[in-house]
Amino acid sequence: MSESNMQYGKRSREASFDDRDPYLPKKAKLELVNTQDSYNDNNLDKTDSIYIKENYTSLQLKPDHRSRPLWVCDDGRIILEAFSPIAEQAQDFLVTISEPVTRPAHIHEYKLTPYSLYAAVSVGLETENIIEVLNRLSKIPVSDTIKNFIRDCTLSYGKVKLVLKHNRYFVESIYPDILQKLLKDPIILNAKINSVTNKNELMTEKAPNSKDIQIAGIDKKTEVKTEQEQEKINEKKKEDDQFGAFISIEKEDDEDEELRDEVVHSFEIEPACVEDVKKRCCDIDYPMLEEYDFKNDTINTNLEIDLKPTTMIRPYQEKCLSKMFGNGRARSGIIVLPCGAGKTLVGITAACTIKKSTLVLCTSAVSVEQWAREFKQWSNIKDGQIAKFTSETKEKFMGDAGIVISTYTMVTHTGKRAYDTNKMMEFLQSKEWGFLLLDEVHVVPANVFRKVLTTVAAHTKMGLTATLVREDDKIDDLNFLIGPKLYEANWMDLAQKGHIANVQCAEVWCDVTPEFYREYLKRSSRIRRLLYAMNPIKFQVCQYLINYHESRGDKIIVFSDNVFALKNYALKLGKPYIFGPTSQTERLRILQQFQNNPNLNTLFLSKVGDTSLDLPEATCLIQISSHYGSRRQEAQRLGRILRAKRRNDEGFNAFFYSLVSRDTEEMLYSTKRQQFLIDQGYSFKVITHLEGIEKMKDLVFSTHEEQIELLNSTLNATEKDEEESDLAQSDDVAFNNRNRGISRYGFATRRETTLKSHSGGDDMAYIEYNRAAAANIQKKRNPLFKKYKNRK
Ligand SMILES: Nc1ncnc2c1ncn2[C@@H]1O[C@H](COP(=O)(O)OP(=O)(O)OP(=O)(O)O)[C@@H](O)[C@H]1O
Repeated sequence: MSESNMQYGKRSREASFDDRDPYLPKKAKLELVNTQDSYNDNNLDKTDSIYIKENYTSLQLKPDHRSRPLWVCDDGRIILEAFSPIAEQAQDFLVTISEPVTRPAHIHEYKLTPYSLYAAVSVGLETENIIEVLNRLSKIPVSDTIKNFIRDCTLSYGKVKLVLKHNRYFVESIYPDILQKLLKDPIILNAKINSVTNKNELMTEKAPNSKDIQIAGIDKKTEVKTEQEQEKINEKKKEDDQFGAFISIEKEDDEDEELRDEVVHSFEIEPACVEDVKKRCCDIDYPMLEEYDFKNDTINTNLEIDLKPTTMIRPYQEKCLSKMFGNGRARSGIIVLPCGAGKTLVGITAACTIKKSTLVLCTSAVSVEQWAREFKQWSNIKDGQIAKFTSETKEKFMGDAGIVISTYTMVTHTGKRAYDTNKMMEFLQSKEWGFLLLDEVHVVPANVFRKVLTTVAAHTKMGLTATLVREDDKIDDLNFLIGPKLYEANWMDLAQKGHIANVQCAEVWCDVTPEFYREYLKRSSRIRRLLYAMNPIKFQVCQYLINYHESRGDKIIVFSDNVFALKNYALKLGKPYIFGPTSQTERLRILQQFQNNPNLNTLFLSKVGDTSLDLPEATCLIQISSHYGSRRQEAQRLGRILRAKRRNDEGFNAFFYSLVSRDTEEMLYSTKRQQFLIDQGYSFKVITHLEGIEKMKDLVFSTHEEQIELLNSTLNATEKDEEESDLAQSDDVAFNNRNRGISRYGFATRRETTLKSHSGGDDMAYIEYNRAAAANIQKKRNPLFKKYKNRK
């Protein structure tokens, strides 16, 4: 193991050690690493408090620990050796039962939490199986603390389902004693419809069979495998047998036989009491999972939709869908895939599987257009069956079933509505939707979701996101409003397999001119922000990088949150820009030019371009101003170049530069912003000098007079000049009000190196900058987990 990895490992442990979840079991001793076995002792920093405080001498390693890839720690952390031959299978299992914390090249860290275990049971894993597989994969025996924690968290969660069948609501479980327990509650008992003689009697039937369901685009029976593929499958099966890893999502035939023999018990409840029963079940710690038996829904008209025969979904897309449809019905939940990995097609395939009326909600009118285009590209949906509902277009589909694509704002707007908007809302509210697709769920505040869910009636909800992180406390709510996280892919894995581009990330440190810095020191925070964005040296660096990458044949997107900076940079450098007020027609025109015109290679975007923009031509991204320390925004922006068309060209790299003004608070925000990407395995280099920049032809603001003029115009900018309001901003407000100061960061190691490995050029000097995982933001618990907290 290399020195940097070694340091990374230590620091990563230290960071999460400090930040341990207060609701997890407290442990007396941290049994984590056998230092003698895994690492060279000489590399250890003897002052590291962990090694001094903790005693590892009593670790009981299993005799064959070398072939087992996990360390399961008493505080819920799980460390995975990503270089193990069975790492891929172990990863599949770990993403199902735990939260990925950080996944760099060699060592990954996961964490067991009540939410992750809730999600695990909701996709069908059982308590004792989780413990058994964990134990088999672990180098040391899993402790009783962890076993008890898993048992505690999975005892009641995921055992009771709310199923809508033939338009009647059933509370269902394979555990009759749990249903009897629920029926002891007066609220639930009152909601029960007495279709059988005895008040407490349950109905029984065979469990649904996952084989009955065919996910659109996946024809298992006719799937032809090459010799190589078959060999791989046999190899994997051998490993699965060895470790008993039932982690494979496709169940073997005999497992299906077992399922077929399983009996489910249920009782029917009054439709009007559904909300009360759901709430009551949550209160008594048996939250209900929602499932939709769409094949048996005879009341809602079927939608004639299928994937085109030419549409081939990728293996990880298939995996997400198997989690959703794994038991023959549609489960509600959240799918997490990296930007550019094709969440749209996952949503479309799910719609083609359910084949009922579908409502898609996205964050902007541009996304609405994109979703409509992609539905037509991948499926055989007819023109009259798909409708858009935005401020500019109000369409209804023909017939009884169809697809409507709209924005969160349109559906949840509370003010006065135009006549045709009202009519459209009546249409949406009058229908029973088979499927509700929620795009970019991470940006939408929980109260907006609540509004959506009370406005439209939908049987299945699917949330899509790349970054299930928020700087406020709202992520936890999504588990309960939409459903548990069903699947989360690994960014580096998809990059290695060529599904998303490899990206070189760099932070470019720009000196600040003395005049700008003098003003920076004495001004309010608003002006300070403006000054570090408008710093003339940053302007020059931006110009240099644009020239450099245009000459290499790259297509460049420059991002600026600050509209004043956006306009000034774009106008000065003679490039087009798009921001909030740019009309839809103008946006589409510029985007089309950017994609097709060889003379238009650089485009300036405000935060309206952060999400959902599909520009596969873009290969380089420069960020000149950003929204404080938002990890999510950084990742979403990176996502604009992950889908680069040229990603499979030999040796191809996309480039992501973040320009920061030296010795300003922007540097601290920048560090915080990178954390999510670092946890996904990206490393940021620091470029401290761009050689030859002073001699560049037509360098902007090269004279003192020009710089002073820029300073004056910057100081005179009003608040109105720099603001732009849109939905994407709203959820960060809470965070920024709380965290304007410096928050806690990871640790940094810096190594001098050359630029050649960065961009293939040799005219910049840089320092490698690699930070270990930092703390998760403290999360407020959902009431559901209060019981657990209180118990502790
Ligand atoms: N199975 C597939 N086969 C071929 N192309 C695909 C497939 N899945 C996705 N793509 C393409 O990958 C690109 C990215 O897809 P998409 O826009 O759905 O990404 P995304 O995950 O929604 O990203 P973001 O989070 O950034 O919005 C699109 O150009 C899409 O056509």
